[in-house]
Amino acid sequence: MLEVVSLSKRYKQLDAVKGVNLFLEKGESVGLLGPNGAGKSTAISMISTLIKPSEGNVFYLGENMIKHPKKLRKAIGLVPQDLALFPQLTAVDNLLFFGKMYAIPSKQLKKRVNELLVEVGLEERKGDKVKTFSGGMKRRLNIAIALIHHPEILIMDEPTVGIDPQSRNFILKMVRRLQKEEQMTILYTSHYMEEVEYVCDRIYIMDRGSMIAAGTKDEVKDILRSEQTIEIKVNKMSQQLEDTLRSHPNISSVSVEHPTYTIVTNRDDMFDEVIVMATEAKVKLIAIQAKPPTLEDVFLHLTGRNLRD
Ligand SMILES: Nc1ncnc2c1ncn2[C@@H]1O[C@H](COP(=O)(O)OP(=O)(O)OP(=O)(O)O)[C@@H](O)[C@H]1O
Repeated sequence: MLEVVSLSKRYKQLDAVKGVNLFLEKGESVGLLGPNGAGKSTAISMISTLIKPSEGNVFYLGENMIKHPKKLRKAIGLVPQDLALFPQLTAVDNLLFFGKMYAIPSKQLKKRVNELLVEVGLEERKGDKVKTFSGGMKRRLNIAIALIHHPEILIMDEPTVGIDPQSRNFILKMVRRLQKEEQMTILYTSHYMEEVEYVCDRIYIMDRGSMIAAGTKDEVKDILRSEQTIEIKVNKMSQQLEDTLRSHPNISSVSVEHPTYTIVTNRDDMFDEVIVMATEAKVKLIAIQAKPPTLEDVFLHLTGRNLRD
């Protein structure tokens, strides 16, 4: 439905986005994951036709949207990172204002405003001025505004940054519901691994302007198939056990956090050896388990850096 081809943006000496390719199929929820400064906001600003790319194209239903952006603008609801609200107006008046910008007929608009206030959990505060709202409430209102014109595609730029956990959970559940029950197409950017794992079916990972991985959640995790993480919980910490683990040729990393050793190994039959090592070090094993890789592990593996660096 939406296809982004070789999209690039250059700011003077800086390549903020470098030849990014991405597609969205109708009704799917896609995550764009990357640390601060990776180029996510720049990429989605180009996709939303807010800024012009230096190179590349955006196709919507097969038509070039860089040349003819109108159609795509109508199809997209964008939740920007910076809030775009009138603090002196009430929640209802903010929604009415943005609805009128889309020339939605008055009766229809009123109905839509009420629906959306329920959707984002702000019905009880609808008559209050936005300046009295918490960060999370403002963010939810911003999402309602993005949805006012029944967009086909909802693009969200880190919608949970800096808000309370309750609003965060509310937003995550709402996004999932919009996709599952209303077949809305979603592009969700975040630097929180667990959010993207929860909200999205398919994932792109960006770093320093480039796309470094893409695929379904499982495909992305498969990047790590040759490695596995094992957690070893013990009755007491032992320098001998730690030294033996560290010097093992098939163990690439050992981290120690009382009462657990966490190792990364390229072998899938390490349990027996770990038991022998523990016995020799006179350590009792309380538990030993292999941990499935997380997207955080994938990012670390691909870039050598933690996602929230
Ligand atoms: N208008 C601009 N002029 C110059 N440089 C810019 C501009 N906008 C973004 N950049 C730079 O482009 C790079 C990518 O920024 P961008 O905001 O797209 O990253 P991001 O992944 O969205 O990160 P964040 O999560 O911090 O928003 C950064 O180095 C940023 O400083």
